[in-house]
Amino acid sequence: MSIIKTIENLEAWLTDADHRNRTLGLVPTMGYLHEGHCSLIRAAKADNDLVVVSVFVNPTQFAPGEDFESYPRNIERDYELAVDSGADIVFNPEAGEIYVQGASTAVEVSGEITKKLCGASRPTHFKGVTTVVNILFNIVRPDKAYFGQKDAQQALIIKKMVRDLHMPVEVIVCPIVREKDGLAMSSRNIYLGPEERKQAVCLNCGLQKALEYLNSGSDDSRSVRKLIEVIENHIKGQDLAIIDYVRILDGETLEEITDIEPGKTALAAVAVKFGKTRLIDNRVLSVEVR
Ligand SMILES: Nc1ncnc2c1ncn2[C@@H]1O[C@H](COP(=O)(O)OP(=O)(O)OP(=O)(O)O)[C@@H](O)[C@H]1O
Ligand SMILES: CC(C)(CO)[C@@H](O)C(=O)[O-]
Ligand code: BAL
Repeated sequence: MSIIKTIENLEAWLTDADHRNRTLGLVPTMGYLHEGHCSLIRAAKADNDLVVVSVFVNPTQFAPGEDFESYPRNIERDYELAVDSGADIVFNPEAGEIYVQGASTAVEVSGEITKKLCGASRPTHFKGVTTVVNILFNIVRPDKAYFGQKDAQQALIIKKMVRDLHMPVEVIVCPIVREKDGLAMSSRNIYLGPEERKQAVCLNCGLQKALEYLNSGSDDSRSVRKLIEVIENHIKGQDLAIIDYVRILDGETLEEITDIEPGKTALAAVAVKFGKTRLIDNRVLSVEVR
């Protein structure tokens, strides 16, 4: 088994007598795999006969000045980790393989869902994501595709795209895998210096404090404004943390809400910069029924 680089070789593998008519799971990644990715691969292997892991640092989802060039890459290590976690193949194409010469077609989900949160900070990002995910779906034709809740907005957008376009694939969203101290695993965590790494737990701790406040029974415990203040105050306690956003929005549509309503879910989402490293994290908030 080896790393497949071309669509032609991937197609040959997919249509091989041993692989035809088997259920297929796809785990799209940008590589530099960690336990978060491995959990998606294991979930895919549990549900499907075959698992394809794609490793592709997609240029179209990075804006000029973002970290496309410096994004960490190590395909040999990725291959080992993917296979150990249950992948049958790793698809690692060059950009010219994914984007045909002269390509000028994009897939874009419009509306609030793509404009808020990371869509506000990175206005061209999600168009790049939905376009490449579409291309990967067309090439691999999976029955199921696996995404992480760490990128909660991305998961909601991809689900919406699949629903809106009647795409024949089931989107599965898997829980956030964290380091022992609670920091959400991310390939970008390696950019952090030692002091930044220590302080980076504030994303998770701030979100946890909001969840605790929500269920504290205080008069204003369901107020979005108050809960945002709880998160912001905690993050601001770290001198190296620069808040990009702290928002609490409707958990499905990402529309504005003022209170967490019983029976509904809200998404508390944060993006925080440490130097040039931008980290994201989130919590689904719902009121405990007592
Ligand atoms: N800690 C995690 N737990 C669960 N899933 C994760 C985690 N980190 C990433 N994923 C998921 O893995 C998939 C591939 O993500 P990606 O390769 O961008 O990794 P990443 O660690 O999120 O990198 P980045 O530094 O770009 O945020 C996405 O669906 C993402 O949500
Ligand atoms: C889904 C994805 C692989 C598309 O490039 C990327 O956005 C990611 O790794 O989350
Ligand atoms: N997982 C998110 C990919 C990105 O930041 O481009």
